[in-house]
Amino acid sequence: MRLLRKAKASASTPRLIAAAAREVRRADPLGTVIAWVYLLVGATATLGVVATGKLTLDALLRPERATFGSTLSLLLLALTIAVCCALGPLQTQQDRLLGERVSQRVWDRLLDTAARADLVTFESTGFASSLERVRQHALRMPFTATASLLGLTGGLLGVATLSAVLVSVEPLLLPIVLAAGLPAVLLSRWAGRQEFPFTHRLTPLARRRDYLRQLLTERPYAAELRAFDSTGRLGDKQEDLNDDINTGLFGEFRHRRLVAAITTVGVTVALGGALLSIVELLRRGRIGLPEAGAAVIAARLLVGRLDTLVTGIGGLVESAPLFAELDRFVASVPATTPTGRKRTLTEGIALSDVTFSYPGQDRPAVDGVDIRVGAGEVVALVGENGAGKTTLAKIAAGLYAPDTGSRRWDGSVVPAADVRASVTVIFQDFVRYRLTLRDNIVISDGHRGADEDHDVEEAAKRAGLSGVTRELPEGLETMLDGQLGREGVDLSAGQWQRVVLARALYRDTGLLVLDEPAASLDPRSEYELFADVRAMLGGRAALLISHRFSSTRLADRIYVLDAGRVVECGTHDELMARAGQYAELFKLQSAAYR
Ligand SMILES: Nc1ncnc2c1ncn2[C@@H]1O[C@H](COP(=O)(O)OP(=O)(O)OP(=O)(O)O)[C@@H](O)[C@H]1O
Repeated sequence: MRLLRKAKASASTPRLIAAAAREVRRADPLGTVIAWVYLLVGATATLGVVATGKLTLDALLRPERATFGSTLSLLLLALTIAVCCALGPLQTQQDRLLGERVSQRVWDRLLDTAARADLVTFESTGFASSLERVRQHALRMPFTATASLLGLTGGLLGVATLSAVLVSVEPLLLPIVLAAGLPAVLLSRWAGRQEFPFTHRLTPLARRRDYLRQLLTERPYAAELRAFDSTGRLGDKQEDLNDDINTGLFGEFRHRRLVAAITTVGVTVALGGALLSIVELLRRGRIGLPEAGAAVIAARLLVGRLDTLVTGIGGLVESAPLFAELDRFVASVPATTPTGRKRTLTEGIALSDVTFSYPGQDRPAVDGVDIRVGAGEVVALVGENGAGKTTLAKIAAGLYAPDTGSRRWDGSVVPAADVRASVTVIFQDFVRYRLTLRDNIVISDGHRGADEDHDVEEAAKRAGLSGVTRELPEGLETMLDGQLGREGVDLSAGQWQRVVLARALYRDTGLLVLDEPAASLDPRSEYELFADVRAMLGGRAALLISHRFSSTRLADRIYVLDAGRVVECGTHDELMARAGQYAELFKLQSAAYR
């Protein structure tokens, strides 16, 4: 609501026009100049139509006083009309080009801001809804704003030149014709003002509907929805949202219809008045037939230009608030993100007395935790659901900053960006990119080219992926996307897990944080992976998070987390001897296998 009030407060029409003009110019200075040239040529050609119309009538009705003969006058009239016609498609094309450039600039700023936001900011509700709103508006508004700005400028030029013509014929005609425009301008401005808040209200509904459509049409959800026979239920929800959206749209259309009706009546009355006045002036002999003809053409064209002007203003009032909203969004995150320096791990990473709470949560997710991972060590983090393991992993990886306590790398507090550059983290819900196998591996190191063949193959080998790669039709270049039909293949959950391990190993940092790295592996694969986990890691340190005690028992040290606190720490044997929470959970799990 605060954003909306701000948008309204700053939405004075001249300010909106200035903002749109600035954005268009910045997006494409040369294209803007070309568009201006077209507009000037258009205004001149329109003036030419009126002038050559009068010349033609002069030549036909009073040849003795005519400047040119009737043939030449008619040819000039045809030429000016032809120029007007030819300009239309050119202007449309230029509008589209400029609109595309403005849209690209808007998206560049939007994506850059989204990329600069740290994870806590990105996950916050305020940022997420602001991003979604700007994203929705960015789809269409840049094109509307550009076309409206050009329409407004062209309309203004046309109105100015044609007004001059009318005044030269009979000054009284101008106020009569302009009277048609004024209510139309005000109404269009009013209608435009409703548009931004209207889209604002509709966005959450459209978002929920998009999500349901995605659930009903995309492959990852197909099996479960069919197994639960839930497609009908979700389809009904989608229909309900359709109804809500339709209700909103019909309400808005009622407003628009009213505006259109009032505008039509206004234009008809004023244009009719102007034409009757011309006839009256002619009857009284104050103007001749050629002047009357020219005035009729000018009045007709002027109404057209007024319409363009009015539509332009309406479009700008509707779309230009996007730029102010985008400015606010861009300003909501720091202007630069520090680039991290990759550090080697010679001693280890230590979290001391670290506490972290998610925004709006009363209880800390991590509460006074001390953990240490020495260089080359394998350390495990175990605990029940919601104990804080993933949160701690994100702190260790530099994605969250501790609220209190410290994170030291080789004994020193280093910038979070350096920690991010020096740690590899693989999450439980890792991303399956619809890209080639190679891209799915090299994506972990955006700074290296994809041509590091040796490193990719080495990472694949260590992750036990070589057999899978050999069997794929195009090896590393195979598209991992079953949805592309014949072109792509899909992997099993366990094969994906190996791809993700290869992704982690390719990045080659001193510390790996692996959240459930074996969740989908079959028992043999899991055994092989952990029997020789140190060989797989190749000397790197690892922080393993797992609910499977078979995976963690080989760790140099095991931390047991409970409600955000470390409650036990030691080797598997030490913790079993202690007969505490670890021993209890371990026995529970082993009993299940007996
Ligand atoms: N993005 C978030 N925003 C708010 N609260 C969160 C967020 N992520 C996690 N939490 C909360 O923080 C606590 C710790 O969650 P975390 O994911 O770290 O636990 P976990 O030990 O990894 O659990 P699991 O074993 O189920 O993966 C939980 O109470 C959870 O509800």
